Amino acid sequence: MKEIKHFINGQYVGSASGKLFDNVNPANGQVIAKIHEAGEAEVDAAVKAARAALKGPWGKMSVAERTEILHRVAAGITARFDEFLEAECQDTGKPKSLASHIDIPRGAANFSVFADLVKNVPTEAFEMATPDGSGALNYGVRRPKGVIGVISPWNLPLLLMTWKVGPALACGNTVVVKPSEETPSTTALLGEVMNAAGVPAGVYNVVHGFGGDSAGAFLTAHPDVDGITFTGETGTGETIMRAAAKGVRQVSLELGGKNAGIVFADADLDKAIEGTLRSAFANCGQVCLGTERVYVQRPIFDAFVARLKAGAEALTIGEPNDPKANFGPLVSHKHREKVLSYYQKAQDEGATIVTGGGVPDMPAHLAGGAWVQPTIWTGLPDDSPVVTEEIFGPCCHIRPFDTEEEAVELANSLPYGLASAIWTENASRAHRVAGQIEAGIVWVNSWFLRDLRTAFGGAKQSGIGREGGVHSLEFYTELKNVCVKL
Ligand SMILES: NC(=O)C1=CN([C@@H]2O[C@H](COP(=O)(O)OP(=O)(O)OC[C@H]3O[C@@H](n4cnc5c(N)ncnc54)[C@H](O)[C@@H]3O)[C@@H](O)[C@H]2O)C=CC1
Ligand SMILES: O=C(O)/C=C/C=C(\O)C(=O)O
Repeated sequence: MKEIKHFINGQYVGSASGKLFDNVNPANGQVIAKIHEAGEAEVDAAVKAARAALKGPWGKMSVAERTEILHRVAAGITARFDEFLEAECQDTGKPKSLASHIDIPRGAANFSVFADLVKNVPTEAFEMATPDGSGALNYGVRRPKGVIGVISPWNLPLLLMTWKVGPALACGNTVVVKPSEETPSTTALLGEVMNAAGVPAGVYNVVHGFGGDSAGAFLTAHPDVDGITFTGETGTGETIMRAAAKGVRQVSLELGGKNAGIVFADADLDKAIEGTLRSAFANCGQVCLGTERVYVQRPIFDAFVARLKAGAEALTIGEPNDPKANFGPLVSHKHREKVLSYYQKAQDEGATIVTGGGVPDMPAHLAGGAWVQPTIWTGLPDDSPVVTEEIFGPCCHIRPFDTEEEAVELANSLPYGLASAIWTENASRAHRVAGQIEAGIVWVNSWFLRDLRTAFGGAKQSGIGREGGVHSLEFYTELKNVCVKL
């Protein structure tokens, strides 16, 4: 059986302990590979390799040389598009139609966009007066932060890992990545692309394993890691913050959400239905930006619910290679247990199950997969856990509202603040409401429309810091002020 090894100092290496765990295809439950689990020794070797590369060839390269190499990495992903696609879809079960449009192209773009960006970002300069009249000049220079620990999740594995690695390397850092234990393959494959592109050994390192008491915890606790960037659950973010406090290391955290969609009676209903269908069900609902709470103005409530139900029931459930499929399985049976526990809770609390609420009948060869039905509820109280907690599954609760003020209050009522989508044809209302929503990202008449130059991150318990465009540079570099007395 195929083995997935760590990538340390430009080479694939196994664990000294010999510990392996299963990589499972969630579409059929079959084990597709054995993954090496890193111990402290492998994590330490990876961090040492990253430090040496920082002091060595990577640290000495000009920005032009570095960014040229990163463009070759982007081209390398594109050249091996089908291999990345296959690996991503086997790990996650997601439809190829989705991954070929989102995950893999973004994996390449995350390198090329930041390679271009770092060449064009100026720093500040201030002239100042001095008592002797000669003056002084201050100017900023950016330097790499150092060795960056990257902890990435399983929902958009290549996209979210490279969203961190791309800017980190463009800024001159070196990285040690710990991908999710559920989805190691594309992170592993990227090592081959790095070598072929001429990235010096030790710049990009990968260690596999779990979170607590495993590779994730060893990496975040390692004293020679200078900064940690993480996407995942809010509780894990808190644990990582605590680990980073030792040694006062900076963190960038993109955490959970329980995002609200607000549909006003004046919305273009076709657009609102299409967007809400995507935001609730794309990637089987496993997108941190997804809409799990939908607030619909009363005059169009019944029509909206009926049309969203029809849209959900028209989704085609199937395995990644099925060209008609636009709805795959959840990432794992463990995650399915969590999602189904909320389906049960909704039923126990007396929700109206508009559609779904269970497990679909699948053909025999897919019966071992982590399938669930797209699900819509109405009628739950605002304090139900189904309405207040991140489920991260293909489901949403729809509730009516009457006034703009009420919609804003409902949207802001939770400790999360990642993203929101507002649907209205009234431009004044769109700006007014967008300004009041407590979230890092607000879409108007759209969802998941991404310009990589923009700030991306969460408010409240949905994260700390922003990445994207120049904001990534804020995290991945140290801005130093040089003050020259003239
Ligand atoms: N993009 C997002 O916002 C994501 C949110 N989630 C949410 O989190 C829930 C649980 O999923 P998990 O995979 O368990 O998410 P998680 O947040 O525990 O895992 C994400 C990453 O963090 C690592 N990790 C976990 N504990 C760690 C620790 N103590 N130190 C260092 N690294 C650690 C994991 O190995 C993985 O690489 C999901 O049901 C979903 O609600 C999960 C994945 C992505
Ligand atoms: O477009 C992006 O950079 C990120 C999208 C999605 C997530 O961050 C997520 O689902 O975690």
